[in-house]
Amino acid sequence: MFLSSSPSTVLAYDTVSETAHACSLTSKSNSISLKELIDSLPPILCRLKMQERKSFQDRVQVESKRGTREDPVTHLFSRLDLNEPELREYALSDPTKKYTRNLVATDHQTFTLLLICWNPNKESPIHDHPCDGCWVRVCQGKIEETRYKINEDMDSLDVTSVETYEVDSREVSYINDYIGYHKVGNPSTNSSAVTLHLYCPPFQKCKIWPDPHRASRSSKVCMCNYSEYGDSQACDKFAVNMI
Ligand SMILES: N[C@@H](CS(=O)O)C(=O)O
Ligand SMILES: [Fe+2]
Repeated sequence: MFLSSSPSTVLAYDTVSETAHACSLTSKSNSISLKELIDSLPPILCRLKMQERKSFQDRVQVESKRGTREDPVTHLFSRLDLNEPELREYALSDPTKKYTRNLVATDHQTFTLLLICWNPNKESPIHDHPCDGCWVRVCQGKIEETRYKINEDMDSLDVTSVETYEVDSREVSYINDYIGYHKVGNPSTNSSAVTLHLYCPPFQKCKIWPDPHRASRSSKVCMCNYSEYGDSQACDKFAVNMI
């Protein structure tokens, strides 16, 4: 269930370190709970939207900081300490799917938080994120992310990077459609992986590219959840997933 926000729960923003794609906290201090994250996101996102609307320069400034050490959302997300019972409550997995999307929280307006379970050796198709961005953290195991950019001349999606993220690093990976598109996968042949995804604002459909050598051939697909708020009965099990 979405928990309403109160100004007193809005958390302070301090220093994080930055790598090519990802930011991580320099220390494990200053952790926040899932409830604190959920309460803090809407006011922070609303404040950033208001700042973006002030002027063109403000918008450029907010957009250019997203995913960096100066982004309040990245910073907040990197401080989350998801505990074991929470992980167990939300990390439901369907062995017949490549990956299982579990809705943890949303306000239907500013953000969606998903816990995704990856079966061994499975990956998502190349896809976009029709929102301000997708922030990802690894909660269990290891994931590999491959990024692409469209090459109009060759009608292809060319690989721009391949990165591996592991649990406990507190790294936050960030991507949006200006940076490029991606596929994410679990490279392990025998263990599952779990990732936490934050999308701001929420979206229901995305584009996928089944073949990187045919960039002009994309399809629009619906995003379906396997469970909502820890309850798998809430969802239509026969709904078609992204893959
Ligand atoms: N963006 C994907 C998961 S991942 O491959 O980044 C989704 O929401 O289903
Ligand atoms: Fe994605």
